[in-house]
Amino acid sequence: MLTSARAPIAQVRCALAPRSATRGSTTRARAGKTFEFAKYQGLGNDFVLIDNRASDAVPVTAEQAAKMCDRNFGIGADGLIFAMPARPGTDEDYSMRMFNSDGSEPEMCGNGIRCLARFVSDVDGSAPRKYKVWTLAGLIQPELRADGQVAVDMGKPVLEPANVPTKLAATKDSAAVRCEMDIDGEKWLVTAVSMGNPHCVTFGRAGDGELGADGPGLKVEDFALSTYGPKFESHVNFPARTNTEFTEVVNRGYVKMHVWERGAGATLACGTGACATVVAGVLEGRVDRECVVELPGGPLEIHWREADGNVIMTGPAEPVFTGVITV
Ligand SMILES: N[C@@H](CCC[C@H](N)C(=O)O)C(=O)O
Repeated sequence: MLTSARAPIAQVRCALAPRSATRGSTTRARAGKTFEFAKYQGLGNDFVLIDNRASDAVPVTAEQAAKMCDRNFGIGADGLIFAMPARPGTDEDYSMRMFNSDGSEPEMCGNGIRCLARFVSDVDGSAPRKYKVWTLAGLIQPELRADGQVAVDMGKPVLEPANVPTKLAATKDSAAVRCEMDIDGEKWLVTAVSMGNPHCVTFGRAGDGELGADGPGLKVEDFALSTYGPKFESHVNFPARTNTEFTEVVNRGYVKMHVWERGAGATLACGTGACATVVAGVLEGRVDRECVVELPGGPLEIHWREADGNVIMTGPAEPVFTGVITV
């Protein structure tokens, strides 16, 4: 059972009936598996966390994952995260598996891995420390600090277009940088970056004052995110779909970014997206390697380290409530 020494948090208990049973049917199907969960958030990007370190198998289907995340019929979250056992024969601490709110499984989640580090520390009652976590994007190392912030070594960005994956052609140093992409007849300029998961970063359209470095650029507060987001997400240039970061450069050390996430839509923050934004901004010559990314949910500090090429992301992770759910 999760016990947090830091702050008491509310507890709920609920059973999720199948959709058909919640919509007018008088017979409720018998519920199946019961899980203790904790809800955490990192800058408002919220997750259901389940301690599954005793078993190798992910215990839910994609449909059950989506149902748990549903804000009307479930707990409500941008994603579902399982703490899983470490791979045998490694010095790793544990593994992470994550599901988007639509039930799809991404390779990585930056805000999620900060929440996972805090969750495991809360469950185990362990002191702040650094963890080695295996993900579908490889080894990621979050360090929970005494001040509650989590600094994550996110590894190196992947820029080779085929590995993002994107069909956009490389334009600079084997990366797809500032490429034209057609969205309903408009020319957007985008840079493709993988942080284990795919990202399409844009600073605006060609010809409408884009080009944060040399023009006014996008104004993210006025931006029609839910109109454009889905068009980028399922664009033919991104065969595995993509997360998209719409970015306004304020100065070389500070940008504002609104994100449309693959499999989750508009969220208040995206950790991998903030990392991809700074990598794209550096490749386009717009920002410095140390840059604050201001998201609707708050700021993330990003450092694309010159020494080893790794990206370090620092931000918060907070418990919201715990509960028990049957799906
Ligand atoms: N919010 C996350 C990213 C979650 C996964 C993403 N939607 C995908 O499908 O790749 C983050 O903080 O990185």
